[in-house]
Amino acid sequence: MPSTLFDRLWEAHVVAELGGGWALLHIDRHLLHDLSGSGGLATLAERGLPLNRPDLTFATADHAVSSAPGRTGETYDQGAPLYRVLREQSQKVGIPFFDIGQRGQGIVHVMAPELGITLPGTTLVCGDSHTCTHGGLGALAFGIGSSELVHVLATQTLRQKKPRQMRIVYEGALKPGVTAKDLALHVIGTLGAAAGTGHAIEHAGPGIAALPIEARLTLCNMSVELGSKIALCAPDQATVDYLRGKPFAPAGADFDAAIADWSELRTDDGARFDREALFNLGCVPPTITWGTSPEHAIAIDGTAPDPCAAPDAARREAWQAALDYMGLTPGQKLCGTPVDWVFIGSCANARLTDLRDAARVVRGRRVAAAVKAWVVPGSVEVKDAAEAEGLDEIFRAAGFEWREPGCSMCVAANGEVVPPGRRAVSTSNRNFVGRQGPGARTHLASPASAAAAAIAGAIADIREI
Ligand SMILES: CC(C)[C@H](C(=O)O)[C@@H](O)C(=O)O
Ligand code: SF4
Repeated sequence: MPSTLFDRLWEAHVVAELGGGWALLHIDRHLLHDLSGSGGLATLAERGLPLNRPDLTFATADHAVSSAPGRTGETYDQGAPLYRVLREQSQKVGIPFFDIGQRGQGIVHVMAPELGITLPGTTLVCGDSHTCTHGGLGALAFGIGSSELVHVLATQTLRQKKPRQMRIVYEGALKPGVTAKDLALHVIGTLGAAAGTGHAIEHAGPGIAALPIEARLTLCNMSVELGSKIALCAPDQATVDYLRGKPFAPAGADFDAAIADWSELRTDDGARFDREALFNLGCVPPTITWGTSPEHAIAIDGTAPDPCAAPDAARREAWQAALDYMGLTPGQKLCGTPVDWVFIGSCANARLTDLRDAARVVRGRRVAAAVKAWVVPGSVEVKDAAEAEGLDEIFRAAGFEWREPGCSMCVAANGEVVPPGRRAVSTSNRNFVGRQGPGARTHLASPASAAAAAIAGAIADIREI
């Protein structure tokens, strides 16, 4: 019977079939961050359990550390205990801890791919819902809860139920200036935030093959906002080129052997999916959210919807509540709406190509007087690489703050918030009520659109600036 890429990855990791669709899986890589990993390591220590595979476990602090220039792991006092536990327990159990200021520190979903910790064909977990990001390199990666996390630390295995499968096929090519973030928002806006619930999604087709790896990581990152814990892109030559020479990737003859293995990681012709969807990349406009769910996404030159036109009563109510929270009226044009904050960062869009996209728009221009604008690189690697090509200077000269790597204002778990009632254009992945701080109003968009908003002082169409 023809197999899917997902079937292949799943079957290669089954330690035992448990019946009823459940299996015990081997876990090849485990990432720990300060919010969820610290608690897991502390529980392990309290229970006197040894860490099963320190060589497959990696830790860094990202959520609850300050992003202020000159910060230490303890600058944000409420996050300091989490940072200390993660650092001390990591040292005790003998796992790499990528400390503040060191190469490797950064948002787990940014640093692991760029170090080659994430590899095609591996299973990778983290106590974090955006772990689906790593599927962009062909890893079977998903977020886990706190008791699952302790189970992985103690056994290097996990009991999981095999999900249903969905394939989204992409044809054509993105128009100039339109990015993977616009695509992800467009897909979520079209299919709805629950379209992938209970499914592993394979992003496939010629459109994906033409997307660079960082764009695939962005698309897979946003897949959890479609309801799916797992997203995948089949590895190809771009994946090989991206991983070659990465510090944790295999080297020499091992790398050649790995390439041969990775070439088997494909969906067969005729393989069956429970759900399929098709998108033409050429039809994707620059896209932005107007409301409080990533599915509240529209073309940037569009207007906020009228709840009277909602397809059902539940959505009528949700749209009205979202408009009220966002301070928008039905039919209001988004372009031209004044913004107070611009945040360029997060595991969706804080990689080097994202910063380049934003810098291209910013170069030689000034941030509008009323706007506070931040760039928070996703990792030390990204920050160093961006500085080496002078991107920090472009941002600083325009009036942006150039900050230290971490999650920062994406989730505001480090005290960095958009003030109540203020409007932000953000390159992050969630616009939930209060996500960037109590009362904060978030519009999700691409790095180029966020940069354009900072310059214009209002939501702006990058095709027109
Ligand atoms: C805090 C963490 C566990 C959480 C997640 O699971 O995704 C966060 O990263 C987020 O983006 O909301
Ligand atoms: S950057 Fe945002 S979405 Fe990504 S892991 Fe951090 S808090 Fe979660």
